[in-house]
Amino acid sequence: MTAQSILLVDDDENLRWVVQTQLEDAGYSVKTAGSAEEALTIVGNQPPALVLTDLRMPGLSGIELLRQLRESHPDLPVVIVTAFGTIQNAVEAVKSGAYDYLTKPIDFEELNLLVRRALEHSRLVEEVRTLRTNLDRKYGFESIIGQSETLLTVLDMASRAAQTNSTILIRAETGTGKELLARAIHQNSPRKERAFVTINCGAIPRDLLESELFGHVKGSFTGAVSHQQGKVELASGGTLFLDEIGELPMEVQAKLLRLIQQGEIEKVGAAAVSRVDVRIIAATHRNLQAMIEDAAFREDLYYRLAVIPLELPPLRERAEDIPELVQSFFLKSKEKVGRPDLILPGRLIPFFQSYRWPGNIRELENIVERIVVLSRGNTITEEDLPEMIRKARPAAAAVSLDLPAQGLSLDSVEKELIVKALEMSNWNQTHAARYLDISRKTLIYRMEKHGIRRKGSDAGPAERS
Ligand SMILES: Nc1ncnc2c1ncn2[C@@H]1O[C@H](COP(=O)(O)OP(=O)(O)OP(=O)(O)O)[C@@H](O)[C@H]1O
Repeated sequence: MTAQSILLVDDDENLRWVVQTQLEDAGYSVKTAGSAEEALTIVGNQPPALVLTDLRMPGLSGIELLRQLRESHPDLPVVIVTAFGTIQNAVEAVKSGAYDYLTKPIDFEELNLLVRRALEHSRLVEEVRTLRTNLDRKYGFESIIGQSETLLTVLDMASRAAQTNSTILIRAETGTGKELLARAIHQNSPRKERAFVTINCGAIPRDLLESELFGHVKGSFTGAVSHQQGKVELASGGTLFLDEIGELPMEVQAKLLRLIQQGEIEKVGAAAVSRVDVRIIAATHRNLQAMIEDAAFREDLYYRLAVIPLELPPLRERAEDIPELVQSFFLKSKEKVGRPDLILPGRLIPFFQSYRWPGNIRELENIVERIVVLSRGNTITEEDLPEMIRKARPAAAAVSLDLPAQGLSLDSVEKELIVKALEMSNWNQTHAARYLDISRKTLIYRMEKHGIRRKGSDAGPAERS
């Protein structure tokens, strides 16, 4: 059935015919059923956009049909048609989830209006669902690219913590995806319908930070010309993401502690406190424990924040995630810049894997875009890579080799190198071969030669990756 199809359920054949004609004249495609049982079969085969059903029928009643449809097709709108004497039942049906009801004899203008309204409503429900799915894809855990074990461990902890209200402290270098992770946690929490508010404690002048966080009342300081809500209040019912928490001045730390412990805030210049319900996720690239020793961070606040500590690994420690990240940013940049035919050959990926990425994923994202914008031909070449990346490849080969005086076996060194490369690539042969700058076939040949196989794996060395 098309989106605008209606299923009409009534045991009165004459009435079915009249209503069907009316609805078809109005442009809908209509199927009919003489009983609830028949209706259930039709819906099971091809769900319509709307069900219009009588209440009293032999066999299953309209209410029972409604109940079963609620379970199997919760978004399918059901409109009840009822005889005047049974309005009370129709009201009950609406309470049980029917979209609305009509009384017999049917006023066809009213019928048309109601059908249009019900279909519009279900279109909106569908649209919101699509929007929400897109939002999940954009901000949920799905948006975080990477399969490395270190990353997956963090994501596993994060997804479990997301369901709770516990405070989370994310520690990681700059550009590793702290905010992305915080958003994903919010998006997977019961608070997802409410606000996600970010404040970068390092980016706001120290003397304005308190008012920015907690708000102020008019006249509380020069420039406070009106009352202003703080970020904490804006995040009410939702999540507050405090980035660069290590930059929070001591006096503001005390106020934050009060918010976490008692759920109370005091606006700058206000006489009374107010209560707020927020979930706090904090992040920092600094070592807060060292700051505690230097008396620059409150120990009690630290323990309140780090109920769930999460550590995002820097990109250089998860080189196996780099190919997928490069690929994803490459596709995104091609689209953004309007160069859909551009090709990035796989043999260039090891360059990206050998560079140390001090700015982590943000740096990688920006560099890929730069390459896409500046590359001359349709295929990216080594010359199109920024100099520091081109240089990275030889640097990676500069393994420090302390050769033992008594000599060594070249074979066992080769074996050890191959095992290390495989372990680093999480036993993905394609990635390991790329890292060693050999073909996958050569890698498999050498794995066979040295009898290398993954511990706990029954498959032979040439297992596919
Ligand atoms: N695993 C990932 N998958 C896809 N994109 C990522 C990933 N991690 C980070 N990014 C992207 O990298 C950029 C930087 O991420 P984000 O702002 O979350 O990092 P951050 O650690 O909060 O940075 P800062 O320390 O500067 O606050 C963003 O564009 C983000 O979308």
